[in-house]
Parts: sequence; C-alpha cells; structure tokens
Amino acid sequence: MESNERAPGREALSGARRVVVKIGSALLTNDGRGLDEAAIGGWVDQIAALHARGIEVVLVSSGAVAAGMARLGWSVRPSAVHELQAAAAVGQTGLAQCYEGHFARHGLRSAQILLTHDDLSNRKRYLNARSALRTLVALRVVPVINENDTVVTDEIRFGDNDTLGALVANLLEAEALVILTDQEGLFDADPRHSPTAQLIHEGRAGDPQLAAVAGGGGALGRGGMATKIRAARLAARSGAVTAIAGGRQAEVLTRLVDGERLGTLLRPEHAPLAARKRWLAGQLQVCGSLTLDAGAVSVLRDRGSSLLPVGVKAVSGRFVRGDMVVCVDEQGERVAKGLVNYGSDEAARIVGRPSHQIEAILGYMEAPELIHRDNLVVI
Ligand SMILES: Nc1ncnc2c1ncn2[C@@H]1O[C@H](COP(=O)(O)OP(=O)(O)O)[C@@H](O)[C@H]1O
Ligand SMILES: N[C@@H](CCC(=O)OP(=O)(O)O)C(=O)O
Repeated sequence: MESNERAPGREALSGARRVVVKIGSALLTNDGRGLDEAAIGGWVDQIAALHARGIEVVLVSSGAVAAGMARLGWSVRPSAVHELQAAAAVGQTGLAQCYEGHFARHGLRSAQILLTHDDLSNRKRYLNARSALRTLVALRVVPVINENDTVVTDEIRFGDNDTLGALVANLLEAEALVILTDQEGLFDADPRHSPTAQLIHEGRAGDPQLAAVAGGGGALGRGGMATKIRAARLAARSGAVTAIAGGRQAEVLTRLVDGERLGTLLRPEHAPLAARKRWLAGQLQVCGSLTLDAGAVSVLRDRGSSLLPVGVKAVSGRFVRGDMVVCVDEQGERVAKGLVNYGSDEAARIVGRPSHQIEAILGYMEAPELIHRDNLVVI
C-alpha cells in the first residue's frame, strides 16, 4: 500500500477528538546540544493545525534534562540524582518558554503541568489533576506535561515519558496516544543493530510477541521501544489506540490523523468503555454507600448518565473525594459503584439538591455531579 493512502483500520486515529502526543528526548534535543527549537516549532505548527480542526491535543514533552545540561554547559548526562534534578529544573524553564513562544505564533496558549507518579496513583490528586487538565483543554489551552523530575526519587519515578503519556491518555480518556520518536515506528528488531529490520505497521496492544522485539533506548532517550509497547498496553486500558511514529517525518501528526498508514498502530483489544469500567469495577475498595431515588436508578441504568446530588436520598459511611462508593436503590439493591467528587460530609449536605445550589451550600463547587459517568460503573 502506498504510504499516502487512507489506510483501512486507521479510523481509530483519524476519528480521534482528543489526542495525547508524546515527544521523546531522542527527538527534542539537538544531538545533546540543547533543544532543537526549529523541530519543536514544526511539531507545534502541526498541533496548531489539529487544534484548528477541533482536535484537543495534550502534549507530553521530555527534554528538560537535556535542555538543562546544555544551559549548564554539561556535555555528559550526569548520573547523580541531585545533578539530574538540577539540570531538569534549569531545563524545564527553557522547554516551557520554547513551547510558549511557538504556540503564541498561532495565537494559542500553553500551560506547564509537572506530574509525579504519586499524583496519579493517589485518587484525590488524580481527580484534581484530571479536573485541572480538563479545564485547560476546555479553555483551548495546550497542556505541556512532563515528569516533575526535580522532586521525584528513583522509587516513585516514571523514568520514561512513554508511561506518563499512557497514564495521561487514561486520565483524560483520550482516544489516541501518539508517541513520536527517532525511528519510524516499531520494527521487528532494533534498527540500530539490524539494518534489515522491517517496520510493523499494525498490532494488538498487549500482544506478548511485541515485547520480544522491542529493545532499549538510545543515548538520549530513556525507555526505548520496550516502554512504548508497555505504554500502548496501559493506554489500551482506557480504550486508547497508540501510534508510534517518526517525529522527523514531514507533517507526521497531521498525516496520522488523516488516516495515513505511518508508523506502528497498536489497537486496544477491548471497547473503550468496557475497559475503563472493568478497571473501575475490579480495582477499588468501597468506602460508603449512596441511596438513589427511582429516577436516578433509571438514568444510570438506561442512559449511562452521571449521578447528580438531586437523585440521592441518603449517604452512609465515611469517605473522601475520590473514594469508591456503592449506589443502591431504595430497596437496598446494588445499582452501581463509582468514585465520588465529594466527601461524605459534603455529600450529606448536598443530596436531594439541584447542582446549581452546591456552591451556595458548600461555599465551592468541585463538580456539578456527585459521580461523573466516566467514574461510574453499573453493576
Ligand atoms: N524494535 C525496535 N524498533 C524500533 N526501535 C527500537 C526497537 N528496539 C529498540 N529500539 C530503539 O528505541 C529507540 C527509541 O527509544 P528512546 O531512545 O527511548 O527514544 P525517546 O526519547 O523518543 O523515547 C530507537 O532509537 C531505537 O534504537
Ligand atoms: N522527564 C525527562 C524525560 C525522560 C525521558 O527522556 O523520557 P523519554 O523521552 O521517554 O525517553 C526530561 O524531561 O528530561
């Protein structure tokens, strides 16, 4: 097939409305001499083009350590953690400035978000990060995310940004994760060592055979293909398709979104909602319960709606925002479970009341729903 054809099976990518784009260290740096500002400008141009089509783009960008090393005049990547942290702190400023300047050429704003593993494994911080990111996206701002390298320690480090990209795709329920790197995609062997290696065009995220061909990273990158394959598996948990493609290919982002057969496409094996709901259903302990009126039971079961406070009659148990609670009908039969947006004390004060009164009752409003439908599984 010619590479500029619209390829069957690429619809998942061409139909995506929200995309997480991860740009790796191997691409961002100018042979270790700081940031490749011209190349960054080119990706920003493409992201702006996607934006203009109404596609929401969230960027996960590496490059802080490499940029910091250049600014500090270091030619060799340090191994001491405190030096890496210092380099990241110096470099992250340059990275943010570079994106801000390029997005401004298109009349777009960017926002810096630095995350740690803890932020996404702690449910409360996870929900907070998600609210902030959703708000930025709704404001048509492009979030530029990196690991908060200056505060993380080895035990709690993502290390590579492929994993971070996948978790952000999960967090925002993006339809696609696009990983741009210095190779054209996943080959059946590491092309640095096997010049005859063939590009794998499509595959199943989670296929164990992929891990067998994926090797480690180059001098500048961290995880290599191994972490990209793992990222595809993680992204698939929330139904996202993953594309691994060459960031130096002309117009790579726009061509991918146009459905062109570029790079490697790894598809989730399960439907998005089902994957997400399975995660919710399987993972978390229940901390309390909400008794729903008949109307709320029916909209949850029949329409997959969010649970609003107005449909709740009673609250029991002690829970905080982000905890899992079970929803029961007035006969005590289990209807659903999900992650609450309000702790038990606040929930008790707002149940039975319309959402527009929440702010007047509590003095603030986290969200109009008690449980957002993305965080709710009917059982
Ligand atoms: N099977 C493979 N196909 C393609 N690249 C591979 C494979 N196995 C290992 N690699 C290596 O992975 C590198 C990309 O990963 P990495 O250096 O971590 O980059 P990034 O900073 O973009 O994440 C490539 O330069 C390549 O040498
Ligand atoms: N957070 C680090 C990036 C880590 C890294 O290089 O990851 P990757 O681009 O996946 O190889 C930085 O900004 O330097």
